[in-house]
Amino acid sequence: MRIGEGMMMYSVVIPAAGQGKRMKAGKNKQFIELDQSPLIAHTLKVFEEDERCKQIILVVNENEIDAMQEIISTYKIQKVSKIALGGKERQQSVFEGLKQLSGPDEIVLVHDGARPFIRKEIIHELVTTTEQEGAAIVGVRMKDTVKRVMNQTVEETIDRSELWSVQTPQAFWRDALLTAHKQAEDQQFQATDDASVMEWVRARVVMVEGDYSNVKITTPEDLLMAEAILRKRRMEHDSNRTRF
Ligand SMILES: Nc1ccn([C@@H]2O[C@H](COP(=O)(O)OP(=O)(O)OP(=O)(O)O)[C@@H](O)[C@H]2O)c(=O)n1
Ligand SMILES: C[C@](O)(CO)[C@H](O)COP(=O)(O)O
Repeated sequence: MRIGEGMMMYSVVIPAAGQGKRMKAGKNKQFIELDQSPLIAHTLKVFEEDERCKQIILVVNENEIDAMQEIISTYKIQKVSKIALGGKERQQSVFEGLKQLSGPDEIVLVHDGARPFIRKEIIHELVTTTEQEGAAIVGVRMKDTVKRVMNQTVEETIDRSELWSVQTPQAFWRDALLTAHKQAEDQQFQATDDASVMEWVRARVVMVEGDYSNVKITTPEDLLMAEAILRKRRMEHDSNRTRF
């Protein structure tokens, strides 16, 4: 399905059914407020406002359905077409979300609810790359030296010129991703991202260079980073408005 100038549209599965244990907030971090709005509302808003996004499949904890519905209503997120129930691991949650999609094959993005700062330009580059190459993920080059450590002893320094810190969205053709997830479930293959599931079935996955602001809100320090990113983006927005 395309819109103006032939731009391919996409569906997005947003896993938000984790526990947020590393945040140590005593609740799912999706409900932590950033600039007076819940984290998940920031992420949903990005896709709600993207004209190329056809629909959002939100994956939630069963005991948080009402809370999530309230956020969807409060922030007028009209593109949430389905709510799926998450599983014990992220991979299972994503699979449950994918199962809600049907119809002709399409491009599907999987994007962490905990990554509120993804930029629309990167999303569009992922969609275009997937249309051409089959699968695309976003990442950034490693900034630190990386070493393999065992029993607190350095075993090896890894050449970081070939290493990337991988983020989301991760973009695929839906049928290929669903098939790979089904095989992974049948053979109990577990991975921490969807690209790994596709790599496991020997699919080619292309890396798109993103930016360092697309952080995953995971530990308390990330909230400080988030406030700084929000402040910077507000300043960018204000200066753009005054310029024209
Ligand atoms: N069983 C799970 C685990 C994670 N997620 C989602 O996957 C994204 C990335 O996971 P992570 O950052 O690890 O979130 P949590 O699992 O909540 O964090 P923690 O590991 O600290 O509990 C988050 O949006 C999270 O809500 C999910 O939908 N279902
Ligand atoms: C998918 C992901 O965000 C890519 O970096 C990451 O693997 C999620 O890991 P988590 O432990 O589930 O947060």
